[in-house]
Amino acid sequence: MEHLLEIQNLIKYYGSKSSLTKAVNDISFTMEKGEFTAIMGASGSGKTTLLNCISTIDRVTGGHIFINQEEVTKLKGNKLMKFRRRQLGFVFQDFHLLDTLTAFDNIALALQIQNEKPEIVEKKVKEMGEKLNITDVFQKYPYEMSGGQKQRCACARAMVTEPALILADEPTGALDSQSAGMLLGSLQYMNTDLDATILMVTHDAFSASYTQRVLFMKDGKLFHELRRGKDSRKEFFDRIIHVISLLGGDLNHVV
Ligand SMILES: Nc1ncnc2c1ncn2[C@@H]1O[C@H](COP(=O)(O)OP(=O)(O)OP(=O)(O)O)[C@@H](O)[C@H]1O
Repeated sequence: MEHLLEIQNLIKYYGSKSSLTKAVNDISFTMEKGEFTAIMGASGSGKTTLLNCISTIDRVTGGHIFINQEEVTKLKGNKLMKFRRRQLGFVFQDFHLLDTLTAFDNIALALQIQNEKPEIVEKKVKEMGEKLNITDVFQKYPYEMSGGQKQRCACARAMVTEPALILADEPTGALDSQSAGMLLGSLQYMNTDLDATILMVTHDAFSASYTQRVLFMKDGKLFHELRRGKDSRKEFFDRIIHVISLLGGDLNHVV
């Protein structure tokens, strides 16, 4: 089977021999198209490093990453930039919206840098805004929007180019519980109705319970995996909490 994402023996070390940090230490896993997967683990377990390697922000020390059969670990320069723009969408904890642009223009920019025609840009941004229920804030600047609106705007920007893979790093981290719930609903909608493939790093068992699969990291390695199967969100949440409590010790501060 052709996987959307395939990670083979990924290694990322920081520092030199005298003070080496094995942030990602031989990780392998695959994701299929349409999956919504969470990565959980204690602070310092390597979650963000793993995501940064997949997003091509960090160079890997060893191993291979394939996205849609393309080996991203081999791409450089212009090819790498183009690949990132076309195949990847990003949602960050602190939104990363441009303060000088309206919500509409922030979303439009993702298409404009791909040289999309203005009428196509207009159509796609409107469609995505309607899907994520933010058309009423289209003319607002980020400082005029709530955290939840900003994050849905960031989701629209990540989705509007129809990337192969959406990478989200603690997307609910800066949100209150109501906004977090709405954002998670948006991510779930993007996954189930718009067929987006999403990989999300989170500390939070509630956020992870919105996904179909949770990969647990510890000391740079994958050490457990849960699949939601036919469980309700609440049942899945309880299983995630159970794993965290069973593992105890190091992971107590995950939730
Ligand atoms: N640029 C860097 N230089 C050196 N060490 C780094 C760098 N970035 C991360 N590390 C180290 O790599 C390890 C993994 O860090 P990482 O940020 O991936 O963990 P994390 O699981 O995302 O943590 P958190 O949940 O706190 O964000 C940590 O020990 C960290 O100190």
